Amino acid sequence: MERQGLDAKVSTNDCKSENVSRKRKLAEHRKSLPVASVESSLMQEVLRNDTLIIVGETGSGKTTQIPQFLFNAGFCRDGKAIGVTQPRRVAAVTVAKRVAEECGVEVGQKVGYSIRFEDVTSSSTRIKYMTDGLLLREALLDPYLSRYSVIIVDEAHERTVNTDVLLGFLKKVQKTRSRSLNDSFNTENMNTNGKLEKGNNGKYVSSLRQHRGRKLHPLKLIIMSASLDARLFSEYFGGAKAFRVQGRQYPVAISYTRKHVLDYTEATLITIFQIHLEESPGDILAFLTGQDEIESIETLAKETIQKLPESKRNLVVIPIYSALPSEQQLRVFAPTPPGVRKVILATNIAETSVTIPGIKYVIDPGFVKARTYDPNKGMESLIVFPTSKAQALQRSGRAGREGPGKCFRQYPEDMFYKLEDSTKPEIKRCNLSNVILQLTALGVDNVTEFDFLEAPPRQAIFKSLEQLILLGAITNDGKLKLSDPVGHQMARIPLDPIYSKALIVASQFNCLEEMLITVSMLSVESIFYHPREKQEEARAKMKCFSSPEGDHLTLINVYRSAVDFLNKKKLELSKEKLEKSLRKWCKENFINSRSLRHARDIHSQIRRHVEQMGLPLNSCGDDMLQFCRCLAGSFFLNVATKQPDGTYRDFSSGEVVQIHPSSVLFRKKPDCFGGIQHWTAPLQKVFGEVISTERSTKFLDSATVSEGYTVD
Ligand SMILES: Nc1ncnc2c1ncn2[C@@H]1O[C@H](COP(=O)(O)OP(=O)(O)OP(=O)(O)O)[C@@H](O)[C@H]1O
Repeated sequence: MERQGLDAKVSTNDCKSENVSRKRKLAEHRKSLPVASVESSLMQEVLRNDTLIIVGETGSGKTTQIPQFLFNAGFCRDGKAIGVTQPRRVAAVTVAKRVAEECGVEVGQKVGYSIRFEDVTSSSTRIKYMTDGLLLREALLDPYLSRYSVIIVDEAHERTVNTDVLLGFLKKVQKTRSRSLNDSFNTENMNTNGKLEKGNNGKYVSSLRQHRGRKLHPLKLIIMSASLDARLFSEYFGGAKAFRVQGRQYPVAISYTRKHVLDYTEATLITIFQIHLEESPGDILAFLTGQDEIESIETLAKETIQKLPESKRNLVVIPIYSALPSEQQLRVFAPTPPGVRKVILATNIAETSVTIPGIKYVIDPGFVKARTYDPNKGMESLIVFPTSKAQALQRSGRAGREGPGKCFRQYPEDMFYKLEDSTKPEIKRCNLSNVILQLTALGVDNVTEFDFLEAPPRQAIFKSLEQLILLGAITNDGKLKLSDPVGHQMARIPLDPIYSKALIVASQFNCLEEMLITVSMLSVESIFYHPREKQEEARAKMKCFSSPEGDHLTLINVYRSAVDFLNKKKLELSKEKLEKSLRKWCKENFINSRSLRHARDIHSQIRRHVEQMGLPLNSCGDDMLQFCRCLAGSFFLNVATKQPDGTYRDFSSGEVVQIHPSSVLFRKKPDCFGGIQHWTAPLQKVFGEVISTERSTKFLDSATVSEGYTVD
């Protein structure tokens, strides 16, 4: 006993001294970062300027250190907080964890993070990392962002649609908050849309109780990146000052190919093994364009590893892309055992802000998959483009964070100089329905006049307004309906407006449970997989789930079969074994287990959300006609009808469309079908019933939508 006690004491002491030395190392590391040497001049500039643009090399310490400097400079007095936005969830989570560790606190206390469906903050949180989309949602409840003294918009060069909208919104909030200093009346009497409201007694009343009797402090805004066009941002913010942080921590040697490579995936695979066999220890980060590419390189790399001599098989392959559940994404950050090298195959999810410990080598093939939108067809697609110079710089910046690094660009040097300087803003190439709904809910009455950093194409704005009017979210003059809460509810559900509307409609059609499953399954990539060598077998299995009522019910059948399977096995297996046996079940049924897992994840998150909103969680049971009615009422924007010549035409645009070969309706050729992406349901049974009533009038209205707005 005594001996054990002694051992325990020794190991507690070991732990303590390990902690002390870790703390000392972190403190030394922080001091060595380039931003550390400019802390006081930087804080002076923040005090002097309401808006500041900070440009500094990747890894110089902007994201992790500047919020801590602001905290120490007193910006969190009076319970105020510093908000730091990131374009990506994974960055918000990992950076918050790192900063919490540097501050010596548990994440969720002084330092926390908030991302869609996950809030790790508390009343004591003073430095809050979050996605830019999340801050926009927060603004729906607190339109002046009154709890923040400073907002940092990080990685602004990425120009995601949320970053651009956020910048415009913050500019507005800044003006209002500065004005409110001289005019407390404003803050006392505004409703959540920022409008003055009169109460029953004719006096102005406030629905923003948190502001009663308080003046709002001016909002400090900091915009940061290693690679942004400072002039553009400065002009937008009325000549805002740009502050440059000089120097980088470690060098990154860049190399190019001598000739153009014909197949960048093959070149990436070869480079991975060249590094593994010839270069000194250190992990590898290779950028690819999407899940399919990553999965095929993962398979090839694993096969190649097996062919290496045993002493060289110490290479593990780990994928990361946005469709992976978050805990699987975080696997890339776990350290590898000594003597093992890891290679991470990533999409641009790992391109900015993140530090993946151990990464010494980066492979950059120079391509990225990005959204494009055709407002005429109302269709969004993902296309592979060459990266911009800014992206190339960010990618190389993932190395050189813990020591000198190397970046292998898979194209010749002259190509680099031909790349665009920066990435085309997402707002110019995406469907804007979500953005417009958010802005309208934030009290922007005319989005065509909103002060965007760079305005999106007018045609895209009109198309999205049309969609929102048809969905019943806004009135014909582009305002949220006062008489009907649907627009407000849609803005609160963190999904594409078509899906949010589908959930609201479903609660009225008594089939919210079914629609929750449908929307979750539609939100993930490829549920079924058909390996080339087992096409027939896979097709036969798929038939077991197929519903004559279309793909949506087929997806529901898959989901429910998986849940039944789990329920049956739940009592006999541990959680870990249960997941393993579900993976086996998926394999036997040719179902993509990762996608199914992701769908389950989304399902439980959205379920919680609609519960909080008070929507009744009802089910239509076996009444599938009821569910099909609901599908027609939800996805009526994407309906196609059969023409006398056997082709299909989209009901609203008149475009010729086809049923996707993977659809269960491909051979059935119904008279009318509708759906989202390539998932379709036959709607002839219910189409007339639902659409011909309220909806058809709205279709007529849509022709006049754009006339309600002034066009230059
Ligand atoms: N999770 C982490 N694990 C280990 N080291 C980290 C981690 N996060 C940050 N660091 C260290 O802190 C340094 C500064 O990181 P930080 O993210 O603040 O830089 P940055 O200037 O914001 O970079 P970028 O422009 O690439 O986002 C990194 O170079 C790295 O050495």
